[in-house]
Order: sequence, then C-alpha cells, then structure tokens
Amino acid sequence: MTELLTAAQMRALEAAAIASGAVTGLELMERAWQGVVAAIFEEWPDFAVATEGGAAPQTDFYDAKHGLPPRYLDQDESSAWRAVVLCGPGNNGGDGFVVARLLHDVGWAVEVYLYGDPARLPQGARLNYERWCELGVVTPLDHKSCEWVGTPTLLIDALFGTGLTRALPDDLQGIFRIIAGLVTAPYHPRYRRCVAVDLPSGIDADTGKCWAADFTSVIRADLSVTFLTAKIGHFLGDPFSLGKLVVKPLGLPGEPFLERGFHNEPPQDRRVKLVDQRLFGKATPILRNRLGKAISWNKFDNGHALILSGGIASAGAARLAARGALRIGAGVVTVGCPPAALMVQAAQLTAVIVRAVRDAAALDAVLADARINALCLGPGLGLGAREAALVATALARRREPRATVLDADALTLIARDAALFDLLHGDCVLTPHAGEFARLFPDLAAKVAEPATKGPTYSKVDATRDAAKRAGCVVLFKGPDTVIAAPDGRCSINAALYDRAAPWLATAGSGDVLAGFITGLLARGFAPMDAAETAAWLHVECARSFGPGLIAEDVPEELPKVFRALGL
Ligand SMILES: NC(=O)C1=CN([C@@H]2O[C@H](COP(=O)(O)OP(=O)(O)OC[C@H]3O[C@@H](n4cnc5c(N)ncnc54)[C@H](O)[C@@H]3O)[C@@H](O)[C@H]2O)[C@@H](O)CC1
Ligand SMILES: [K+]
Repeated sequence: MTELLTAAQMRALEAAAIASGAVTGLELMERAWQGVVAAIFEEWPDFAVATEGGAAPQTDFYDAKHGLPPRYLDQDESSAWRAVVLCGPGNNGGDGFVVARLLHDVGWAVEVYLYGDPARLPQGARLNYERWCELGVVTPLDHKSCEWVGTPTLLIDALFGTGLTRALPDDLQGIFRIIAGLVTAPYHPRYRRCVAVDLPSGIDADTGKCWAADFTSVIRADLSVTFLTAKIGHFLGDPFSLGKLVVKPLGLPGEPFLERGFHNEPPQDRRVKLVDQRLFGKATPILRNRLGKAISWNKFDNGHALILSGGIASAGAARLAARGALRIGAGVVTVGCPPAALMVQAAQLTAVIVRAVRDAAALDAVLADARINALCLGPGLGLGAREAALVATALARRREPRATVLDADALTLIARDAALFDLLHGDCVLTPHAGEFARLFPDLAAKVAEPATKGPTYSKVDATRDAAKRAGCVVLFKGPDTVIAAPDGRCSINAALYDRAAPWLATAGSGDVLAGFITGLLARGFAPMDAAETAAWLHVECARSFGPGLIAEDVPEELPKVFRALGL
C-alpha cells in the first residue's frame, strides 16, 4: 500500500532531504514545477506547442500606476494561448512563478498575479519571483484585479498548498468566489483548463476540509499535480474539486520509502495508507496465496461463514452477503433465517446451506459447531427483540470469539443499546455508512461535519480512528473515500475516486455484498483489518471491471474475472 502524507510529514521529509545535503530547497521547487509542467503537457499535448504561430506575451500591458488590466489575447484573437498564474505568499506561489516562466518559454501569453507582499516571500519563491519579473509583470491580486483573470486557456492555481492552516480571510474568499465563477463561465469550453499546484487552494491537505465558507469558493481544478505522494486530504472532503490527480516524483533519495515505509517510522496512529494493488504484490505473498489458493482440499479448512437473515420481505440482503462470502473463498456458507423464511431462502439458494434460526437459543445451538468461524449480522436482519438477542448471542460468546461482521440493522441495534455496544470485541468489523456512523458515534460525526474555522481540523480519518478505539474493533466507514481503522491506530483509505471512480457502485445491496466479502475473508483466516482492506479494494475492482449498469448481484459474479486479472 502507498503511504499518504500529512503536510507536516511532507515538510519533515523535505527538511530531512535538504539537511542531508542531497538536495536544496530550490532544486525541490524546480522538480516540483517540472512535474507540474510535464503533467500539463501529458494531459493536454497540444499545450506543449503553443509556439506555433504564437504571439509575444502580452503581460507588459499591465499599467500598475493606473491600475489598468493587462491586455490579453484570446484564442479568438490570436493563436497565442493565454495562461493566468495565480501565486500565493508561500512556496506554492514559488512553484507558480516557475511554471509561468516555462509556459512563457514555450510561447504562451502568461499573466501572473500575486496575493501577498513580494518582499515577504520565502527565499526560494522570492528568487523565482525575481526571475519572472525579468520576463513580465506581476499584478497584485485583489478585488479589482481578480476580474481581469477572465477565462484564460489555462489557469494555474498556485495560491496555497500544504501550508494553508487557517481560514481564508473574507477578502480572499471573495476573490476566490469571483475567479471560481469566471473560470466556470461557459466560454471556450474546449480549451479552458484549470491546474492546481499540489491541491486546489482553500483545501486542507490533511483533512480535505475547505478553509473557505464552502467548496463553491474553491477554484475547481481539471488537474491537480502533487509531489512525492498524495496527501490525505486528496482523498477526503470534496475530491471533485481536484479533477484528475497526478503524483510526480521529487527525486528524493530513498523515495521508494513510500513503498516500504518511512526510514524513521512515525507511530502507527499517525500513518495513513492508500489501499491499492500492492496488497497483492510481492510484499504480501501470504495474502496472495490465501486468496488465490484453497488452504486445503477440505472445504471446512477454508472456513465456514454463517450469515443471519431477516424475514421473507428482507431476505435478499443476506443472500447477497452469502454470495459474496462464497465467491471470495469461504469453504462453506450457511444462511440462518427465521423458520418462516426457510422456504424462500431454500428456493433461492443452491451452493449455500439454509438453516432455520428461530431465536437466540437456536443461534446458540448452531454456534456449538466450532467449524463456524465467521459471522455476519445486519443485512436485512430487522430491528426487533429477536434480532437484538441474536446480536447479543453472537457477540457474547467471548470465550470462543468468532470473527463477526456487523452491518446495517445490526449497527442500528448496537447504536440503540449500550449493553450491546459493550459486547464488541477485537474480532469484530463494523461497516457503517455515514448515517449509521452518526448513529453509532454522534459526537465524532458532528466533529467531522464542523466547518474548518481554526486548526487543526478533524477529518473522517480522525473520526474512524477514534471510533475504532472506542469500539475496540475494526471500523470501515463507507463512502467513495472508505476509511478503515483498527483500535491500534492502523488506518487506510480505499478510494473509489479519480481513476478508480465507480459511481455505479452506489446501488442497493452493494453494501450487503461488501459485508459478505469481509465475512468470507474472515472465514478464510484473514485478520479483521486485512479482511476489511482487501474486501473493500476488491469490491471497487469488481465494480470497475463490470462497469455502468452494475447491480448488486453482479458484484460477486465479477470476482473470478478480477482474480484472474490479478493473476491469483
Ligand atoms: N514540502 C515540500 O517538500 C515541497 C513543497 N513544495 C510546494 O510548497 C508548498 C508548501 O509551501 P508552504 O509551506 O510555503 O505553504 P503554502 O505556499 O501553501 O502557503 C503558506 C503561506 O500561506 C500563508 N497562509 C496560510 N494560511 C493562510 C490563510 N488562511 N490566509 C492567508 N494566508 C495564509 C502563510 O502565512 C504562508 O505565507 C507545497 O504545497 C508545494 O506546492 C514544492 O515546491 C516542492 C517540495
Ligand atoms: K494550489
């Protein structure tokens, strides 16, 4: 898995690299802008040849004395393309000045605006500001000048990056809103592109929260180019503001540390990983083998999962979970249902065993079979006294704790009853969506929802970590940015975003399949955190592999294809 960094971790790595003498701050800035420009030209190859028939830059028309706008050329008027670079008061702005220089060198008409006092720019940024001043003017960015930004072919947002740590002042929010409105106006849709250096200004790199009043004040990017590795905030909040995310290397010594972990490892509870295909890479042969190969030819050695079903009307949810558990490799799957639903389930299920589980006493008797090593309660279960007693019985057997997934109705039941919540143990996995999370952990959900007004802000990552500690088990907080945390502080994000976006996965019953996937992996002997991460990743892969039109039933059926593609 890939490490995601906080702004402080990024700064520490940068400082360590500079202190080691391997690289200077200026070199880092140069590598950053090279990365930005390379990403722009890779994304829009036409932009690299703006010199053809291009006209001279028009930035020297800015009349600072009289406060007149720079006269710019539009592609309607000339073949020279117009770029506007918005620079801020820190090193993000420093990156902007150099990007401006390079675009100028390849023939763009470039205008540069600066928010802040040039005399107070940090050293590297100041140097690059001065270099730009040899080529063109810098217009102070204020309420008046921001109107002149217009609708450039290319807008570079280099106002704030990882250094934004407090709410934007009102004047700046107003400026942002005006520019965001201008660049989203429906002119020149073919060519108007916005590129964010590191991340769109206004978004907190650690939490994805917005330091402006709301995300409408953020200048939405078509492309965000970050360095070394993505930051946590790239995957939380409103990722749609970021457009496409591209990560460019900085050439730091030992940069591959990101695959192995840090040299000076920060404590577990400060690290966040992105769940990715490396789960199945060379580094984790055990995981790969466990998924790909049967542990033994005896089906019971591959685990026996018991999924508890609700009554006739809601019995389908447990079937979806059962199908997921079976496809992901549990040796045996049983659906336990109320006697009244027995015929319905038996008529629908073939490879899955069906048993009547009338009440808690019946469940207790079923659980005497020690081969049943993973349970799933929640999908379509119901919210009555019988169901609450089933949850209590499943959780209470702590002398022989079974890996247990609690989803949907089971989450509502434990949210209602503190005594049930107290029964949670370390072999449980909770899989709440936002509404269920708010029922279970209302205080944590309220903190996540708080707008960013003063730092440090509190994110979905923080909330999931705190929830896992409180519950004493793994919590998987669903969404396009699914966060998974363990009570010991381990935390990862499974993102269905950017090139992994699969919005069609938001379909009725897909959560039931996910619960089944986790249960199946637990039955196969995966530890709860591994099971949650692997299941979440495969769930998205199935959706991507199937494509639009997907319904929940398709998700487990796509698994064999996904496994084959992974070479399992
Ligand atoms: N850390 C690294 O390794 C690298 C950083 N680089 C660039 O440097 C950026 C980080 O630079 P900085 O740490 O200077 O941070 P930024 O450039 O993001 O912003 C810091 C500046 O913004 C001001 N500021 C913060 N919050 C504000 C608010 N609410 N209203 C008004 N002003 C506010 C600060 O006083 C400071 O002047 C990265 O995003 C990236 O673009 C790259 O050049 C290369 C490598
Ligand atoms: K930015």
